[in-house]
Amino acid sequence: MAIIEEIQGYHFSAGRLLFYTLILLTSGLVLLYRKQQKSKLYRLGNKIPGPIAIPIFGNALLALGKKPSELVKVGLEYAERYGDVVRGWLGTKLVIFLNDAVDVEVILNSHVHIDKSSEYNFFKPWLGEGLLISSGAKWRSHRKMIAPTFHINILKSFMGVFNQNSKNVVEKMQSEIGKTFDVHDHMSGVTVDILLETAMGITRKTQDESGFDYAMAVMKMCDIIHQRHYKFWLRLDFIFKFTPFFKKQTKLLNIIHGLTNKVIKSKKETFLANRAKGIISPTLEELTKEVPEGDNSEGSSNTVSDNVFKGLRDDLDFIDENDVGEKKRLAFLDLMIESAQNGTNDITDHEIKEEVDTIMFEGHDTTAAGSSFVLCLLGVHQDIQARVYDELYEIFGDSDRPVTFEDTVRMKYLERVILETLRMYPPVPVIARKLKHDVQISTNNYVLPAGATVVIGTYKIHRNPKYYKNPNVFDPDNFLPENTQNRHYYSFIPFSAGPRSCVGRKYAMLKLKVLLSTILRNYRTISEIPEEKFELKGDIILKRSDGFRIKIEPRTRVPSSAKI
Ligand code: HEM
Repeated sequence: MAIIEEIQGYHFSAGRLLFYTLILLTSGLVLLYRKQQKSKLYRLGNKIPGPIAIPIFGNALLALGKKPSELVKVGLEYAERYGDVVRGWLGTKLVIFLNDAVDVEVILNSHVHIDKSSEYNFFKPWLGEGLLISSGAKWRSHRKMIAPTFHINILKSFMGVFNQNSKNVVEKMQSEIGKTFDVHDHMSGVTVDILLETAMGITRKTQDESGFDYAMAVMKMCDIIHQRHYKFWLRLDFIFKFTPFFKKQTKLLNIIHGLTNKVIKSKKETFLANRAKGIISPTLEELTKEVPEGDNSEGSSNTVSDNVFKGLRDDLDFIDENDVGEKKRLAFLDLMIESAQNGTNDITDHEIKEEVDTIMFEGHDTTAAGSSFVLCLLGVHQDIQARVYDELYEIFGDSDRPVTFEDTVRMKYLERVILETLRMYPPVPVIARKLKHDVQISTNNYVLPAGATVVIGTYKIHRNPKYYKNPNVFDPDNFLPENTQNRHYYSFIPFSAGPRSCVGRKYAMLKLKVLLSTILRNYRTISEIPEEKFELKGDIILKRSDGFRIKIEPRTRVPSSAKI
């Protein structure tokens, strides 16, 4: 009897406890809501059009239960309905979407609004405080150190690696002839191989299965981070830690960090052993010194990209040539190790790891998606593919010789095809910033309040009819000089723009030209799926949720005109 009473008493107090907790929680939320309503964030945020927000949740429920491909559609629908500036509330968090080039320039061209939004924090366990995420003095000093390692003279020394790996992938793709296959698997593999070699110095001979495991791990990590973006309960660390995703993430990070640490360790050992023996390894600067003085020959003003990107002021085009020469800069990882060892730059082994991981992530999935889209689109638009091939035939004839840097400068039509692909299917479909200060934009003179997250909708801007006559039609001529010269520079920002633009832009364009031209000299691509049936998923990197499925057939090496 006494036991029963005790249990009843327990139920009673447990019920009471639950009741009071609920009351407290509800009053807390009501207070929070009232406070939010009085805040400047709320006042200024609600001057901007957007869907009706419900108390506490805001508009967060719009994303509930949606698949990534559905989220893309929802996002685009709202942009269509509310115009170039749209606001949404994720709980108490204000998110403002900008889809107009003039407004976007205000943010991207600024040296003040350079802080990334909290969404990037999901990358932290992986990339730490690497260039993509870091801010303030750390970002500035690392950017200053890293940008010159992507100098065009250094990139030219990678031509051999680009060629060899492109040849390797052509050989691998031979087994796919006659089948329908997902070309992204091949593009992902070759991209990792190239990055391992150019950024970390691991060659195919020295790498083992770890390269493949690494590529797989990177893709799966992107998927987990993406889930954390749109499943809002996974945003909370204390919930995330109790889900299977966390366990999986720990395993994947072991693979990724395991490889990076291994490479850094072995490079450092080699560096120290060489130094002890008095051997100073040749610097990339020395390897590229055969480039004639004063020849800033990206073919410079001659490439299509040079004209297209010239108004997006970043630090990639404004490096003092002499400065690079005098300081004898090395490749990315070598430079980092040397800097750390010689005390030239205050960078720790841990920071080196963060930067290497960042380059491997940023350089990998973006180019893999970009090249896969190009091959699919050419598979759909056979007339455009024929023009690309004719240009290649003019440069190479039916020879199998490797691509030279000068050849890439002549690939004007292929370059326009790549740029048009990056316009319609930008691998990074949105960029987000957290505002530290209020900022006034041009559209309706809206003031975006400090504390808001600004999302720059690259995908949407690239398809804005204000800037492109037929925005949903794949037309490489959009990048003819007569069409680019009067267009707003910020209407084409696949690599972002301004001080925080992509440091690997020139690397990516050069690599894409070598890789794609080598594939297209050997195969014709065919897509049985028309472009309007491509299903896009708004992953961190824009991809096709239906896979990048194509067929290939070996090339008959004659120009298209000879076939008629
Ligand atoms: C088609 C290929 C590529 C595209 C479309 C692309 C796009 C971008 C974009 C949009 C950003 C800005 C992201 C943001 O602000 O949130 C960015 C940053 C960055 N990218 Fe790329 N990228 C590409 C290739 C590469 C390659 C090949 C590398 C290196 C090998 C690279 C390294 C980086 C780094 C380190 C940053 C951070 C820069 C900073 O914040 O200072 N990217 N990229």
